[in-house]
Amino acid sequence: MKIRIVSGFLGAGKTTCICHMLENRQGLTGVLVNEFGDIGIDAELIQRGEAVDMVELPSGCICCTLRNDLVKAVGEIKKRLNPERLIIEPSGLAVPSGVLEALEPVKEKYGLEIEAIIGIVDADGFLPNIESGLFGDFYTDQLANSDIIMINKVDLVPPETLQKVEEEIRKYNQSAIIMHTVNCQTEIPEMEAHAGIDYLHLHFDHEFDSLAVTPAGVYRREAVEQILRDAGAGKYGQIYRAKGIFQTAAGYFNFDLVHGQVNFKPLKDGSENKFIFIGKDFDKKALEAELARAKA
Ligand SMILES: Nc1nc2c(ncn2[C@@H]2O[C@H](COP(=O)(O)OP(=O)(O)OP(=O)(O)O)[C@@H](O)[C@H]2O)c(=O)[nH]1
Repeated sequence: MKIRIVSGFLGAGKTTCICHMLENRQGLTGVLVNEFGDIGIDAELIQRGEAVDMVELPSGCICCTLRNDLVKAVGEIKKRLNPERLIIEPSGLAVPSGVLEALEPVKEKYGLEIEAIIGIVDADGFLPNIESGLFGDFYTDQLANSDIIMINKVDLVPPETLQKVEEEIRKYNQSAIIMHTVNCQTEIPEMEAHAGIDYLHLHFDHEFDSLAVTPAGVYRREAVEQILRDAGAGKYGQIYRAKGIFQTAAGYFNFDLVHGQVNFKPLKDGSENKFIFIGKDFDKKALEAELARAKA
């Protein structure tokens, strides 16, 4: 079973990349999706289609607290589908070295062949995030251990920024293939084998906090949009990422907040409302109260 790990910071485009890979898949494919927040959203957004098996691991990181669950889930997919390739999406706060370390003891048992680590970088958020110093260790591990680095969202930045992003990336990894993408639209080349992991043993304390709620009800889209814009502008404290699914009178929508950018996409259907906010020291009570007021 070939393993592809799709890493990248919160909101960089991992789920977008996996959707694209699945559209172009060859053969049986397994997908393992890990989320930091307590409710799963990505799995609902990834269209499975035929010959795809999926396991979802919310509420933690497979690089540390969920290592045993990761191994169990890989075993489950192997038994159920035995796919040619398994795509693993660790949470945006996970480090690939921890994921590989967790898989090491079962590599032979499950016949795992680490094919490639793909690191996705948000061209728009990367430099401000690096400069903030808050996320340095995640980036160091994600970049240093990637075979392919996709600089995604190039539509959002001018060429000078793109060049600076690439120069910064090269400080951490001189050999990775670097690609520039919009919506992760690219062909991933067949890789012989992952170049070898650099266990950096950095200190990841995951001192991030999340609010994950599934309230019943129908929402006003403009009111939810205002909450997200306010959240992006710092009204509730430090919020780095928000995403979710909610029902309006016009149907279900998926929303994303990444680095101040708010996106909405209509969905064909949805099961329940899901809101996730990830940050540090933010005012969850105020957010929940505002969400309650956003109902129709
Ligand atoms: N403008 C622009 N938006 C993009 C691009 N790629 C992805 N997005 C949007 O960025 C948002 C986040 O993308 P995801 O694929 O959910 O990111 P992710 O890395 O899976 O997010 P987490 O799992 O929360 O860490 C979505 O609204 C995407 O539609 C791009 O190239 N350009």
